[in-house]
Amino acid sequence: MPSSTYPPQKSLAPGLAPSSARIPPYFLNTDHRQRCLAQLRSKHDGLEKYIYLNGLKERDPNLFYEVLLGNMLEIIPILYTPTVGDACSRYSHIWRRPEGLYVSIENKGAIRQLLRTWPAGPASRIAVVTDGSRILGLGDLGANGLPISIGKLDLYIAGAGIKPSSTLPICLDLGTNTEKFLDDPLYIGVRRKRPGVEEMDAFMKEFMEAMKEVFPSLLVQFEDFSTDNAFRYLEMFRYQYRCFNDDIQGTGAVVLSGVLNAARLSSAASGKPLSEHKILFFGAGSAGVGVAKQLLSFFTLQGMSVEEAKSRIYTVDSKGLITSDRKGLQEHKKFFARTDYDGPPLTKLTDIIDYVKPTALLGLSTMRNAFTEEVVKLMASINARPIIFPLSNPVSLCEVDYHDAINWTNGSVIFASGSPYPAVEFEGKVYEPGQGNNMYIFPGIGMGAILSRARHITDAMVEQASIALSSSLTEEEETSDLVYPRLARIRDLSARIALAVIRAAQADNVDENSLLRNLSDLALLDYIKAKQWQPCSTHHANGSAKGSRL
Ligand SMILES: NC(=O)c1ccc[n+]([C@@H]2O[C@H](COP(=O)([O-])OP(=O)(O)OC[C@H]3O[C@@H](n4cnc5c(N)ncnc54)[C@H](O)[C@@H]3O)[C@@H](O)[C@H]2O)c1
Ligand SMILES: O=C(O)C[C@H](O)C(=O)O
Ligand SMILES: [Mg+2]
Repeated sequence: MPSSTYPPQKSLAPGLAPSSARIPPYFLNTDHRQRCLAQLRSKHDGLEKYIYLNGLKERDPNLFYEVLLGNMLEIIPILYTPTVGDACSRYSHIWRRPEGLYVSIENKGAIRQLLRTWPAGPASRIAVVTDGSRILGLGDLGANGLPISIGKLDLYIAGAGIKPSSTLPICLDLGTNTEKFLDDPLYIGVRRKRPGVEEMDAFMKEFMEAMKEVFPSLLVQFEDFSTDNAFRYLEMFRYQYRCFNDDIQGTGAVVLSGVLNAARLSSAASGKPLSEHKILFFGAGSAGVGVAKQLLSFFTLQGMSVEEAKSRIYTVDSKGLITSDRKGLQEHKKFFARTDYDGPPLTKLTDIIDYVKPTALLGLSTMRNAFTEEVVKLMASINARPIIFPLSNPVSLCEVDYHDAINWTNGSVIFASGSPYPAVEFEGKVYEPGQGNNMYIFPGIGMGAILSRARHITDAMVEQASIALSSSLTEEEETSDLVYPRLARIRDLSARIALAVIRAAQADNVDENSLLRNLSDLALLDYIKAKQWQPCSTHHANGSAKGSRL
């Protein structure tokens, strides 16, 4: 068949740069996104896929984000949990090229100058900052933590529509207490143990001051700091700078949202109102306590007293049920410590469940398979529809696998995990899990804070983000018993969450973009959506230019 008629030739226009001749003549007749997907799928190892995708992002960001946006369910688990956990663990070995900013303890005294080297300068809008001290549930990974900041920012870009050049991934390289990294000749971080409190505080204060000076419009998201420091720096900086902690506040908001929808399903079966639910937290770190605080705040908004709300919440750590008479209790565990139990220490989870009779069991413990068959069946014996959320990341640390939870409860479980699980078929019916991960929340909080130019991230902004997420299920999602919306809708969801966040910022008078106050909700939603950046790659037949915005 003569090439003039088939395939329809989209030849390069005359006058193109000589380098265009290196592009095969019929290349533009093909969809390069499909080629990239096929290349990705030809790799059978998660880490290889991760490396491939990050190489693609470096070569052609527009193409990379188009492929990501068109295939979220397939690609997010590679760029984010669970595979990003492997990428962090092995980062010193898989390192290819600079992908973010390292601020080292050795830069102390010169942090401003270092920050000024970031190419986007004051145009930067959102930084995700980790010190690598508690990456997912994998512990202290030191300077290997950068991929978690990169993965979160990929979700800001794909999920909220923030422009890639507005994002700034940062790893604070403060040393590591993990000996094997210090002994590894390829380790990319400073070879020292982590600093003590005084040295770290001085570093963090200089860092935050310098961030504000160099990037005046920036929102800082603290990520995966070890629990003590996560609480400490949130309290220290939250009213001084535009910042929030994803593991405490983002997780609190996403889990509250899922628990509200789960409680509705569970109550439909048991007849128990929300106020009679009892929540058992297995794990009382930054995530467990962050979620407990968010639930408490919601219960009080519903009219319960703080004491009443607190009485619905039980926390467990590695030593068992947390009671106030325990010696040497860490500061963040004190508030929810039980004062109404004075028997011998309860250490076995089944004994604790027997005593508490919870309607919901939330896992934020990093203990793989801690929700055994006995535990899950016990929950099912006291609840028509037990709420079981094993939220620890990555999958290798999840408290129970979805298919086990479905099998052991004959399908009655209401389930959400931190990392993704596939649907499960049980006795001829297909069950879909939820993913209770802060990725549903932080893109919308960030977008709302940036657009409203909020001075701080207030509690109400986080709470409204949670409520907006919980009320965004479609009819189809509700009838499918989902507790979280389908991830494919994340752009629309993030816009709706951003709207709620902006309204809360306005009500709290922390917004500096007063123009948004005059817009109706509908007009504000349109405004937010119009600000969402769209990738526009040109290397395929359907490439079309769209404006890039936020
Ligand atoms: N799904 C999400 O969106 C999300 C968000 C944040 C954190 N997480 C996950 O939550 C986990 C915990 O994070 P963190 O910052 O709170 O960490 P952390 O290390 O501070 O907290 C872990 C808690 O679990 C407790 N624990 C450990 N072993 C236990 C055992 N055998 N029995 C009972 N409790 C035990 C510890 O005492 C501690 O209270 C991590 O895996 C993290 O990835 C998930
Ligand atoms: O990173 C995630 O997947 C969620 C959360 O922030 C975590 O630390 O586990
Ligand atoms: Mg985290």
